[in-house]
Amino acid sequence: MSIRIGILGYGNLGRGVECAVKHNPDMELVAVFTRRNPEEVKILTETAKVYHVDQAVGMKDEIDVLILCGGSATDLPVQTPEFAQYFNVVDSFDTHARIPEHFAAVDEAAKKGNKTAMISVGWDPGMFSLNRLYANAILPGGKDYTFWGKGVSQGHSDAVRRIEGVLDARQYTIPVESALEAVRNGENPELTTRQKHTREVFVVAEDGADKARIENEIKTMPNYFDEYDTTVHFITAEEMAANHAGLPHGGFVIRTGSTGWEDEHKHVVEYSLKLDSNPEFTSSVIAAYARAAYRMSREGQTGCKTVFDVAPAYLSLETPEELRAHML
Ligand SMILES: NC(=O)C1=CN([C@@H]2O[C@H](COP(=O)(O)OP(=O)(O)OC[C@H]3O[C@@H](n4cnc5c(N)ncnc54)[C@H](OP(=O)(O)O)[C@@H]3O)[C@@H](O)[C@H]2O)C=CC1
Ligand SMILES: N[C@@H](C[C@H]1CC(C(=O)O)=NO1)C(=O)O
Repeated sequence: MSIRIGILGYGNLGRGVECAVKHNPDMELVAVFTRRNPEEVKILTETAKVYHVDQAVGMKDEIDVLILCGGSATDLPVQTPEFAQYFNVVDSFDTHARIPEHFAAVDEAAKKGNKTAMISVGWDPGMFSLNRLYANAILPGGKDYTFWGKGVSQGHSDAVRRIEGVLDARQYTIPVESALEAVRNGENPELTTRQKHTREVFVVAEDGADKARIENEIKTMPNYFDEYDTTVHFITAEEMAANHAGLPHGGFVIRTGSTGWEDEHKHVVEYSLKLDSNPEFTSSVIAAYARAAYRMSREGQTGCKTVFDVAPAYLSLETPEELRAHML
């Protein structure tokens, strides 16, 4: 029997999840929910329909896992706790500083409804978090670094689009080359947030919008831009469509450490991603964790989880026995 998937919120990530479900033979998309007029939202899956978000709870018995694809800046803090009491849910919440409070709110809701919730699923937070944990546990005396880009951060782009007067936005994260080089050379540098990345934002503003106010709101935005050197460009919708249609990204987590009685043996652990499509890769991670949420829910493992709480075998299409047979 297929895992019946619902999508709530149909933007870059929602479209990516629709595509990821197609690539997973044990899943079927049942419904897409949107806050807009469903008639205006066109999906590609012929066996699924678009509904208004107000119709979601009435369909809770028709969906095994609801994947929440709203923006982390303002949507998920409200939507994930709201729907976690009615559905097994997965979200990609990535406002790192606010993950503890989001976890607490979602955990309370999921336990109230006896449901399984997974938050902050994706690549960072998500796969990068896991690899930082593995490397830290294995090389406790080491030092680790995370670099992203150059690429389009969906979270930062979404956060800018939420500013009054902004019609569209793309935010590029750019690693500082000298910092990258020092890490790669094994210099183990002490780096501040500002010394590791810069951020560049392209904005389409409403006619007559106060551009100075928009630029200031971007540059001072807590948890997104206030700790970075950020450049803001105002462009036309035509320029945005022509020059910023893609959503590539990537990055790497690197940890250096040593072993031996005299710490004489040096080790480097690295996990890297090169992504043509940030949303489609993130959605592929989410689909695997939706499988895990379904399985863990059937075992009665309720409440909120993060990627740290999910045994890898739950993610795989193969059974634990099949995995052991060839030790994937
Ligand atoms: N953990 C990780 O590694 C990653 C996390 N993310 C997270 O994913 C979140 C979502 O990113 P993304 O999908 O790019 O954001 P979008 O701005 O594309 O979509 C966010 C929401 O906005 C609404 N929306 C989308 N398009 C339109 C439109 N044309 N008009 C009106 N409303 C629209 C949709 O809700 P509705 O249908 O209800 O209108 C949608 O769910 C990001 O905020 C980020 O935090 C992303 C990548 C990686
Ligand atoms: N959550 C990020 C995924 C990575 C990319 C990123 C950044 O460029 O700041 N931080 O984490 C996203 O929304 O794309």
